[in-house]
Amino acid sequence: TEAYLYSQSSVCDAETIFALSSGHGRCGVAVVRVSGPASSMVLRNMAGLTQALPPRTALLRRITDPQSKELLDRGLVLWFKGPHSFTGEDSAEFHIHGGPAVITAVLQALGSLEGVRPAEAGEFTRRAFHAGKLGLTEVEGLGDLIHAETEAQRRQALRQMDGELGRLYQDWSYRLKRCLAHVEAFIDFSEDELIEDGVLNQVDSSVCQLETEIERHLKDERRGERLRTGVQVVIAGATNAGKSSLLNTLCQRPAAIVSPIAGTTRDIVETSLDIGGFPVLLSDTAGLRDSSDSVEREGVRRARQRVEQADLTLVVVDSTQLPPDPQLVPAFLQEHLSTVLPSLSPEAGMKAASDRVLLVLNKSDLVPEEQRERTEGELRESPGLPPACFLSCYTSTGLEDFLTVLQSRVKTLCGDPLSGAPSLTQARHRAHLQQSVQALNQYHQYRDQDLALAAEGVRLALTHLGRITGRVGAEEILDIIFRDFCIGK
Ligand SMILES: Nc1nc2c(ncn2[C@@H]2O[C@H](COP(=O)(O)OP(=O)(O)OP(=O)(O)O)[C@@H](O)[C@H]2O)c(=O)[nH]1
Repeated sequence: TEAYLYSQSSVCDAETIFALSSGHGRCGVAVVRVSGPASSMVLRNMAGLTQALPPRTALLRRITDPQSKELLDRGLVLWFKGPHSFTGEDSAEFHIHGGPAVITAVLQALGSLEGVRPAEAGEFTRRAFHAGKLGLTEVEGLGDLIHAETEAQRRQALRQMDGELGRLYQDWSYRLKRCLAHVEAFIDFSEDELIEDGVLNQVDSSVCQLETEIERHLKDERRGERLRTGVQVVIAGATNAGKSSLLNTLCQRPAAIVSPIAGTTRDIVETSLDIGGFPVLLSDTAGLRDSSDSVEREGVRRARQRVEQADLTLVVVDSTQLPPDPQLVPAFLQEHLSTVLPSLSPEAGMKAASDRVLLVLNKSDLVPEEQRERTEGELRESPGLPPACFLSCYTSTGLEDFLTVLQSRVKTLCGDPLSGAPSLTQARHRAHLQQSVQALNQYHQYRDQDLALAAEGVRLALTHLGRITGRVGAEEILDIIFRDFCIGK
């Protein structure tokens, strides 16, 4: 059945695999990993180790070609006796010099040994999973850790790899298994009066409690997923407001063309940034205006589409265009938002606008200081508007304050990877959890009519959870039946 799909097995591949585990390119030290039953033979043939090796101890050895006995390098070798290794199998590591010719020679020598072959992508981790060393969520955490580019991503990935998310899902699975065990026992044995009254009521409340917890976990506004993939921040606004200048200021290089000609940017220019440890995918878009030019019109269409999908939009306004009377500025900005980006205007949903928009009042170097200060005062008094920051991309005045606001917004969008319950990090998990909740609805729906169908709902919910963690086995359900009810005693 599907429940067995990912059940753990102690699959021990007969083949021994090897691969360069450190990155490619010239480096001081490269690590070549070997895993499988022939690992000790590899060490014997290539590092001359004939005696039983102390596991997990680095030994400096001459590394030689197994056939010609030619010296390939001098390096460290390590031995891991299964099951105390990453893959759970006998494994070895060669820490060699990182020159391309050394690496090639060692890999070729390994490939010449019988029963030893190059590993396929992810094969070491796959073996670790089959050996029960890692659950699926931990495998995913490991993948994320390898790809993490920012501090917050590293923290979230490490937490997941350490098994926190897996344990949360395992806990839900365990509780669901209990529910299922109790319902099934009720179906099978209630007529013989071996089951106490109230068992089903307990199941009802456990199922409700689980639903609440899963739904709370789902209602995270995609913070963990966003942290994993990067916050989508879009720069939008009228032509010539300084959008490309803002992109270049934020990424500290001339990524987008800046010119005094209105309508310079026509397509989307993307760059990725690390804002205070959080990953951001920043896009510059075409200036929003009506145009008879079909290419520019397409650019504007793409810009609007990007804004719709964005987590956060930086609406850039040329502050020389603001009304000189500071009192008129809030109304002007409100009007400006509803004309350039109707979907983000405060009327379209005040909460949505203030959460999803930051107003950047650019070219502040061209506005007299006194007028700027009075305008800032007015804006502080206008709670209906999204936060607004004066900035000059020319002089960088106001940049620090703007970055502080941006960073805090990005942080809110990603959540703190270290506090609270572990975050939902993958769309795959979300889909299974949603299906799990739906399946639990089936339990309530059939609870009073057809208990077998109700139990099926719980079983389905369990299968979906099992697909996240990769660990579902029907034997465990039987274990609970016997432990909790002592049937046949
Ligand atoms: N004085 C001043 N000029 C600026 C500032 N930022 C941008 N500019 C100028 O404003 C003009 C337009 O800048 P861009 O960054 O190309 O503006 P844009 O919004 O990307 O323009 P489009 O591509 O037409 O949509 C250029 O001449 C810039 O040099 C600023 O902070 N101060």
